[in-house]
Amino acid sequence: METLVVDHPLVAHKLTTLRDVRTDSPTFRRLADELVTLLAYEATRDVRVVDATVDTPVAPAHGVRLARPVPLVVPILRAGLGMLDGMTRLLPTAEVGFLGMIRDESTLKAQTYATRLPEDLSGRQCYVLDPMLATGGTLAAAVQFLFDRGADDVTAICLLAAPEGIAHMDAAFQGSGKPLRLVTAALDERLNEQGYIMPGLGDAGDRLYGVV
Ligand SMILES: O=P(O)(O)OC[C@H]1O[C@H](OP(=O)(O)OP(=O)(O)O)[C@H](O)[C@@H]1O
Ligand SMILES: O=c1cc[nH]c(=O)[nH]1
Ligand SMILES: [Mg+2]
Repeated sequence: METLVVDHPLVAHKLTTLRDVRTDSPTFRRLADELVTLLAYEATRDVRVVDATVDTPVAPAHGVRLARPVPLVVPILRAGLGMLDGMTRLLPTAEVGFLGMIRDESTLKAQTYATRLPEDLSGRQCYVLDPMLATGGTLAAAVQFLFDRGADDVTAICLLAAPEGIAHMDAAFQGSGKPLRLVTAALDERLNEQGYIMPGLGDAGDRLYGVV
């Protein structure tokens, strides 16, 4: 998996406050929203476009428009929802599919409880949103759903990633032959014994929406 760690002082600044245990939920939500917009700018560098010409008040101008089919954005519930508005602000014409997944905290295996995706994703560029890439079980299952439906180009946007999660994705998709990218604000050190990213930011879903 091609991995890009976005190296930008504003990203680093916002991420530092996001990690801080003293940051409350409203601030955490705002920072996650701002961070994903900055990451999305990099993540959409290869978005497909077609040539287009418009008339300015002075003369024709050659430019581009987003190609069709429009990209599909897929937030992974629950925590990925906190990244959706920041992404669609940059790609307002994108369609949105949903995956609901939860990690069993004793086995660390991901379970899928909701799927709302187009049946046929042939020719679609997909952007998966999930703040945390920890063991990689959740993201690997999500990407497999998209490839199974014909997606041929997937970019994951994660606020934080662990080396273990990247290794899991590489092992799962090395031979797939399909473009798969990760754009993240930071590559952290490792997972702890409970499967949490170290130093991480804790449970992203809980920090966004509270402990349920
Ligand atoms: O890489 P993994 O080891 O699979 O862990 C990462 C997943 O864990 C978190 O979700 P969680 O299961 O806490 O669900 P939530 O979003 O509803 O809180 C996170 O948002 C990822 O989806
Ligand atoms: O550190 C982690 C790992 C998995 N899920 C989270 O929300 N945080
Ligand atoms: Mg959670």
